[in-house]
Amino acid sequence: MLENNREKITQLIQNESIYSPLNDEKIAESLSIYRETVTGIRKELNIPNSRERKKQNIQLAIQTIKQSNPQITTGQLLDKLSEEGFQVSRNYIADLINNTVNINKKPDRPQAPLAGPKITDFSKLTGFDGSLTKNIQQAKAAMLYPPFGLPTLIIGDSGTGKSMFAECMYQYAVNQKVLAANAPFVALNCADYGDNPQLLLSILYGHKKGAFTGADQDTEGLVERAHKGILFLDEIHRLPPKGQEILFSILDKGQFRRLGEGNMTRKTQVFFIGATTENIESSFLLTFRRRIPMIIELPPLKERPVREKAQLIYDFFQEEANRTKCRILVNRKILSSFTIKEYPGNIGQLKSEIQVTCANAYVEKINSGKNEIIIDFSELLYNTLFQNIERNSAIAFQDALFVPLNTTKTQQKYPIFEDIYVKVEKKYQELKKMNISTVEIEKIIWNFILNNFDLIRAGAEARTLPLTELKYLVGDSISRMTDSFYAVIRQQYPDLSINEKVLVYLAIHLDEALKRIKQNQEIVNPNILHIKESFKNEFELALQLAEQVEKQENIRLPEGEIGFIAIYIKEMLQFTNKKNEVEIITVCHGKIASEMIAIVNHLMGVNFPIAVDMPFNENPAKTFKKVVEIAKTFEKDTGILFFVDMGSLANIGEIVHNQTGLKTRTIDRVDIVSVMEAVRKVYIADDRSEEILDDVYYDLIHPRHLCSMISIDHSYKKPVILCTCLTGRGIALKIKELLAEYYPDLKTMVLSVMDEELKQKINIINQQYNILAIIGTINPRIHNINFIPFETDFSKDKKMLVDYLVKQQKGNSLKKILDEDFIFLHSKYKNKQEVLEAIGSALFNKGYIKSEFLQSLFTREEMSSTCFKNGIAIPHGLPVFVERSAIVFVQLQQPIEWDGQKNKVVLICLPAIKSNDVDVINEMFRILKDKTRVDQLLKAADQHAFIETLCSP
Ligand SMILES: Nc1ncnc2c1ncn2[C@@H]1O[C@H](COP(=O)(O)OP(=O)(O)OP(=O)(O)O)[C@@H](O)[C@H]1O
Repeated sequence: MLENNREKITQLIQNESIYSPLNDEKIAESLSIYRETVTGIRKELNIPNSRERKKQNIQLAIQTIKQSNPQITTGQLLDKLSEEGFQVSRNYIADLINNTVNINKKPDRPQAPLAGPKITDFSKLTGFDGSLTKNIQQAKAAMLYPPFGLPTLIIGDSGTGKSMFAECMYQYAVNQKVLAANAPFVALNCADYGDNPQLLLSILYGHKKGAFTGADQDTEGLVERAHKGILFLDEIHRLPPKGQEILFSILDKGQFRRLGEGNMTRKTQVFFIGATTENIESSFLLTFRRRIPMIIELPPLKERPVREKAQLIYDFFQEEANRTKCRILVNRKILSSFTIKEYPGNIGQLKSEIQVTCANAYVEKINSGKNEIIIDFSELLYNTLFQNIERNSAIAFQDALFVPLNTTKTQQKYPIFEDIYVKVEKKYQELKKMNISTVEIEKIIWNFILNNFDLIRAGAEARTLPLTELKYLVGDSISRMTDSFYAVIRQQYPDLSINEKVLVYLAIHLDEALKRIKQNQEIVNPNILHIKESFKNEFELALQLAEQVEKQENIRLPEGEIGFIAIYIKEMLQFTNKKNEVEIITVCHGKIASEMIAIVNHLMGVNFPIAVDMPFNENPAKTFKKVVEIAKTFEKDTGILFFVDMGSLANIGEIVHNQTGLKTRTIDRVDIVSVMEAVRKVYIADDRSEEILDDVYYDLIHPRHLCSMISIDHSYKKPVILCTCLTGRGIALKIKELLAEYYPDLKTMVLSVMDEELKQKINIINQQYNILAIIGTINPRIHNINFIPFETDFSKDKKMLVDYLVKQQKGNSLKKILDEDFIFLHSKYKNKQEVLEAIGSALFNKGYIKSEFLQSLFTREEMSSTCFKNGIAIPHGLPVFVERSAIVFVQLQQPIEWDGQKNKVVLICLPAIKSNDVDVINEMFRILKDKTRVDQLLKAADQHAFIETLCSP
């Protein structure tokens, strides 16, 4: 979920208006998450806050304006900026200019050279850490070989990236200081002069005046220009024998003669790189093969792993977005079709087809007047580009939006699934950073691996790929191997339905595994012993596949790897259609349903409960219609279990049943634990049972389960967790310690279950605190208090449950609404009118209220006094005119008269609260009634302290 939020936040920020960047609050609101989450993620990603981003945008605009008009005055600059759409004051601009280190001026002194390589070398090649690793090692060796490198021949089909590879070699040599920073890179394509070998030789080696007709002056050749640099000859097999001879003399002795020169020999020293599309065995290359020691063979596109293909496609679309400076939206079907199409012209052809596609869509963009290029699935595109390709047949992509960037290469990773290795490795590194013990890490990773397979099973990440197309993803050899392995399994388990989707994953995984083994990368599988014991049959099958791999590829798979294969096999064989037997739909007012289901999905690694949110002002009939439409998409024997929160929604099951004939059951209480319980029961239900829906339903409404339902205290008391064990001296202390680690600010208390006064003690604590839960070994069965059993550890789902309880505390909602920008301390307003106008415009300008709010505020003031006690006034307007809830506090330096009745006030509190946040008001009244607290508020040193005082328990 966090990863998801990161992406969403980055996208929102990338797409925000440069004139009014989104603040954290706005982002939080549009993603329905906490502002703190946004702030945390933003800081983690090193993204400045909205004010800073706006400042940077303005600085950039000033820079551009000043470039075309260096003498521009501040006033003119201000006009220009506001013409462009920036709303800023003259002072702000003046400040900005003063504080900006001469953006236009060149540095006075030459700058110290930056440490490390300035230009990227091989890392800009897609596949630098994958299919090109070996090639790159060869290239580095060739460039570093003393005294002046090894002559190198790059072989590969057209468009495999030979020229680009040669350029990277050059950059590498410069970075390594083998070549000077200004060393020449001289390239020539011999095929361009195929019809005129004489001309080719003269261009390459130069000629003496009169050497041939038309040679009217001495001319230097490219080999001289390439002195102390790189000479790159493309299509080298087109170099005529005479040319080859001269070239070898240069490579062997550094000597040559210009055409027509007698005895005089010239000297040049070049790094030589040749390239050719010819087959290495061809007779054209015979001489080169003998004389050129380093041969680098680039793989054709079809032999590259699918993730590299996908990355190339992403990069090329990104390049087009940068080039056209337009956002490009690409339909996922188009992305996947690009991945499975075969390209005889390799990367070059893929790139140019993407360019053509964008160019066509660009024309449409101009015609339609839209401001982004939309590349959608269309018959035309299919007929011209993807004629022989089955639609919908590739791995899962999401629609992608490419936003123009200034850089040439994007860091964006394509959002197809990642291999289990990559995931496990990432997780492993994450956990290591958290200083968790190895045993614990292994346990977590094991769970993580299993969850991952659950995801595959639930089909969260991939659509079915027909086996016939597997070869496009993993190449012929692995595809054939998987195919025959499939036949073996079929034979052994004729009655089982096999999940072919997992077979596809297995093939992709195998592809990745072989690649890793070839590159000597480690395979981490911590639970091999466990796998061998628990999945004996699967492990046997995995061994069979491993033997096949060894025979065919001559690679021995390590045991850890065979363990992974065993889990894939287990998943493949366990496949049933169980998940469609019962669907779970949660329908609630507001956004509760989607928030809750997001947590359930996250905790349980599933994706099948469906959330339907019902906005508070929506007519229930509309929601019913929505749900009926969803239900119509289910198979006819599916049962539906509804969880609803209140009111008319309780009839939803009946309505859906009447309109679709599907069997339904409705539980009219919804809480996260019951939904999780339902998910688990549906998941593990015996699919031969006809009555899964009823089994799950009655199990859930049975009183036995009621006690496990989660209870949330809606008061604002300080939260506490009670840690219990038999004596209060053993496990309870361990629980306390663990909690202190996870929640350093949370109060915990230790109690003994043997204590005869346990219940009374808990009662007393309950009056003073909000007991979030009792965690312990024995359930003391206290009515309305959650009990979380603790066995030997604090497992992931329990931790998440506590996280959830902590997050649900009411104190957080008040804190969420308060904003330091709306706390005005030591203000000098002289009368009520002034204060209300100032607060009103602050709220209005920031989009919290509609203008009618102000009217309702003043009308209310005329009706009767809004003076509260303790020198506080609480003016207020109508909630319907509130766009976003906020509370404004103004603390005055001097008391002012408020209502013509000689009531003086020194603190003004203006709630602008939407009707569904109304409980915040109750909390606010509770606080403002408390004289001691108000005194503390009046003494608060700054806005932060003010908020802390307000929210303290
Ligand atoms: N590994 C790579 N990563 C990213 N882009 C690549 C890669 N390889 C090639 N390209 C891009 O593909 C296009 C074709 O590459 P290049 O011209 O180097 O191929 P080539 O093998 O020299 O082709 P030809 O033999 O037809 O001259 C170029 O635009 C290049 O930028």
